[in-house]
Amino acid sequence: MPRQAVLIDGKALAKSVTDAVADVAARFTAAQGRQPGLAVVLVGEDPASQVYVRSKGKMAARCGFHSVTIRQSADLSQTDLLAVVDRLNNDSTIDGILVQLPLPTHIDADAVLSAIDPGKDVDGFHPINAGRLASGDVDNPLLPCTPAGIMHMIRTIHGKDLSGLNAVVLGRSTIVGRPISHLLLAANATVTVAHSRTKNIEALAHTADILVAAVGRPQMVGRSWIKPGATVIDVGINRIEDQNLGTSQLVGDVNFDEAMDVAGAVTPVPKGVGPMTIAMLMANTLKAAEARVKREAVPA
Ligand SMILES: Nc1nc(=O)c2c([nH]1)NC[C@@H]1CN(c3ccc(C(=O)N[C@@H](CCC(=O)O)C(=O)O)cc3)C=[N+]21
Repeated sequence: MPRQAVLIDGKALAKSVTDAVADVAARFTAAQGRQPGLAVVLVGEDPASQVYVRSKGKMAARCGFHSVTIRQSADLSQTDLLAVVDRLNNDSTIDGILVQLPLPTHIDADAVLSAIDPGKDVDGFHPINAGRLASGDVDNPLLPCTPAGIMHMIRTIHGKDLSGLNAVVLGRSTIVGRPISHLLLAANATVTVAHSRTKNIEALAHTADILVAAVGRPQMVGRSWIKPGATVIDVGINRIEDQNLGTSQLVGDVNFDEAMDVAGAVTPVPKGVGPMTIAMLMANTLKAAEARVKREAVPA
């Protein structure tokens, strides 16, 4: 029975999130006399990064945010980048700071991420926020946007409590694999994290009720990897060039057509996890703005 799976529409879900953010942001602006503010810092000219940075700016405007994009050349020194971060940390119009990754290799990304005020860390990559999440606290830290978006998508199928469900995460990166494993665990799933050194990864994937693919290998996850009825979350964004046509196409880490045949629910690429990531960045910026107002309130 082909194409039986439910399509999880990331674009539509992202719109419902950003509509709600825009609503609350309008009230924030009326009450505070200023908009929630997001700063995105882009070092260098990586074309994919340009696309993401542009869509972040567009979405921030749609949410009614004050939004600035700071573009720096690829040869910017680490000291100068730290100075940019420090200025944004102390800028009262800015609630959220995102330094686009990857950074040029002469810059120590960990040093830069650690320099961001944890309260303005809307990526959730600061060690304080990452550490709180790893300690099982999903309420206080700013949560990384892609994992937070994935949890929203999973909830549309399974609800909030994942008790009794096996989740397999393919990939152990600090931006997706690790944090999503903590969120799944906090939701009571039984979580296994697989990676490049895992033996028999295909058979392991096949045990998953919830399969999260975040490895960056185009269409690695095929039919034989997927348990019938499973929920398949495709985090991959791989641009494939067609030599003959001279065109390029976005594909995920999952073979979409095969997944649609066997899975219970599937996220597409594009219009899946990507738009949700941006929506959660907006939600984090609003959350950071509200928390900052509370922190800075002078007791009567
Ligand atoms: N500090 C930092 N934080 C990030 O969150 C971050 C980052 N660095 N570096 C790069 C990755 C990648 N990323 C994407 C966000 C949205 C889409 C997205 O919306 N993609 C569209 C397609 C866009 C296209 O055509 O390329 C979609 O999937 O439908 C993709 C990728 C955020 N990242």
